Amino acid sequence: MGVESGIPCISFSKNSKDLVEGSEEWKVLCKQVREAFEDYGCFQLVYDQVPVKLHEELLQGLKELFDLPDETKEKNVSTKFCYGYIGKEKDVPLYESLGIHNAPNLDEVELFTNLMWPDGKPTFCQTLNSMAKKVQEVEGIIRKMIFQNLGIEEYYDSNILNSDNLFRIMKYKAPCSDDLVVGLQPHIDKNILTILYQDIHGLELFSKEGQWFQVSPQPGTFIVFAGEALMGWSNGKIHAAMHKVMMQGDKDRYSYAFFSIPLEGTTVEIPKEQIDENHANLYLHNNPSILHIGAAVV
Ligand SMILES: O=C(O)CCC(=O)C(=O)O
Ligand SMILES: [Fe+2]
Repeated sequence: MGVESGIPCISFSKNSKDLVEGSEEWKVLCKQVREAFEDYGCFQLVYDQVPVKLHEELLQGLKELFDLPDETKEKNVSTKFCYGYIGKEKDVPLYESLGIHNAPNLDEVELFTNLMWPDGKPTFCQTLNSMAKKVQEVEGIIRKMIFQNLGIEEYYDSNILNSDNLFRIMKYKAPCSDDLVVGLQPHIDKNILTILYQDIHGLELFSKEGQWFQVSPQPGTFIVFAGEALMGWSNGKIHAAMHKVMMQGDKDRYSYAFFSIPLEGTTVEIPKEQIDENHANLYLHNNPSILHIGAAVV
């Protein structure tokens, strides 16, 4: 484990014993993930199943996608906030994003690319679906590591069954100024886990010590955030970190993220194992042992 980008860096290799459950390597990784989430609320992930070439192909496609006319991008509508097209909002004028619900399912990605291009751009469709599938797989692995380390593995299967997901692609227009400009306002993700890729710098994290610092991009690697739902499941042991995007200079910035989300309408009950004399139920005040998250997304 290193700290190259300002946050811990954890490496998973499918070609070693790392991901063999119960192996010594697996246990070491579980502990590293838990500690990174406790101390920073996030970590940098090196995952050998996602080659740099796949990131490059996806980024190339994203650039062409955001170059489409606004009327085309606006065809991606949704009743849910963040799932459709967001563009040039008053408070974040540099920011644009498009959401794709359940992108690990090829049919859902086809629906999206058919809205954007007359021929549905099959190569881009495949690239996006392939990335979403690989990221969903690693998200499941990280969630399992955390549930095991917290001693609540018995809840893992039902937790996965009660999850939904969103793949969001984002563009931040270059401000063409030397001053720092807000690209995306400070926020804490409300979902379970976020797996993010940024092509150039811009992401900043608010540390537990109360300071903003830059999370520099490392080619081919992801940044994994714990969201508020996971913080709830751990009864506050896991930290969900505030973050934002700051822009400067003349380069557009692209990012994409996979969000695992509690199924709409579900409530997250804090496992009884998380509550003892040293860990009071943090969410007791309004809602005995139940934390409602279903309505909140990202
Ligand atoms: O674009 C980024 O790097 C961050 C995006 C983000 O934090 C979000 O969509 O929740
Ligand atoms: Fe976020």
